[in-house]
Amino acid sequence: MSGSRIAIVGVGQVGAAAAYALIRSSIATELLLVDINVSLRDGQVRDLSDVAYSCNSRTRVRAANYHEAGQCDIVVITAGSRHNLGETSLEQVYRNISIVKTAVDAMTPFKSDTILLVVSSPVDLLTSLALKLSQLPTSQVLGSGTYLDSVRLRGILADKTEVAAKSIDVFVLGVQGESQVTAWSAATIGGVPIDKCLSNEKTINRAELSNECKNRSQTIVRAKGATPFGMGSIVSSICSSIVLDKHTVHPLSHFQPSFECCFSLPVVLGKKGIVHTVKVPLDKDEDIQIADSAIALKVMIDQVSKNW
Ligand SMILES: NC(=O)c1ccc[n+]([C@@H]2O[C@H](COP(=O)([O-])OP(=O)(O)OC[C@H]3O[C@@H](n4cnc5c(N)ncnc54)[C@H](O)[C@@H]3O)[C@@H](O)[C@H]2O)c1
Repeated sequence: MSGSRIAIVGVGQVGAAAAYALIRSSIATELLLVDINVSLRDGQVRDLSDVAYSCNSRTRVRAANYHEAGQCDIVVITAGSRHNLGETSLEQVYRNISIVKTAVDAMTPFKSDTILLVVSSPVDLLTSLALKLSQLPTSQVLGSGTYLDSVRLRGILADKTEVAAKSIDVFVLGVQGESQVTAWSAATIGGVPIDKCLSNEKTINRAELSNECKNRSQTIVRAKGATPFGMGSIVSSICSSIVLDKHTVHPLSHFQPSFECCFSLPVVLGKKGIVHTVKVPLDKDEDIQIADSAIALKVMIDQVSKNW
């Protein structure tokens, strides 16, 4: 797809890191940056343009408004707000709902084949909101979901087992955050179920690894305030699968008709968004945990959507 245009809405830490990774990969011809903080947006445009010049990227960076963003091939939403001292996490969730609603409303109507990628937290709730408000088909609205958690777990597992990460398949699925589920029953190394191929001395503690993966974002946020590079790299990888029509498989948040909300299961990703979903054979406990967290998410969506 030559001449692709990608917009990033919210160019704070994560949005800027995503822009940096996208420019380095040269997959778009134009990168449009949107932020309510206009002086920050313009500063990011200048700084990131220098990246494009220095690495001979074909991507050109410019400032844009919501309407221009809504006409791009891919729109990445990384707009959000920091946690204020003394505020509950629910108050912050409501603020992020209002931010994403403002942005999606202002970009609607989108170009009919735009792919909308939500990164802002809580990602499954906000992807569900964006799907409803954008009026785009379900195959074109995605959330970064548990993709970062999955590549992180694969990396940790690779270090522990001394196997290259690309020979390992393991997915973190479901509602991202506290209730996300590692699909250990479907995990493989070199195509062989993980239970069958690890020698005794390489046995792993599954609960410990899943927790380490889940808690790592918080550890990073406590140390440096955000997780820009990991998520920036994930955004670039998702956009590259779309623009280059790669048909690669990623765990991404998308609409699940039986639960009427969005959460992560693996999908085949291409130029039109979700090409199709991939059925993972989960065990009964994993299935139940995912269903329970999806039901809880739907209850929360119904509660907050009274104000949408
Ligand atoms: N899904 C994940 O796994 C994951 C990982 C990392 C970060 N996040 C989320 O991504 C979001 C961004 O994180 P960050 O660290 O970059 O935050 P940040 O505060 O550095 O940046 C947020 C940016 O959004 C802008 N913004 C606010 N309201 C806006 C609006 N209505 N329109 C356009 N721009 C607007 C702000 O001005 C700011 O520049 C947060 O919600 C964060 O929780 C999610």
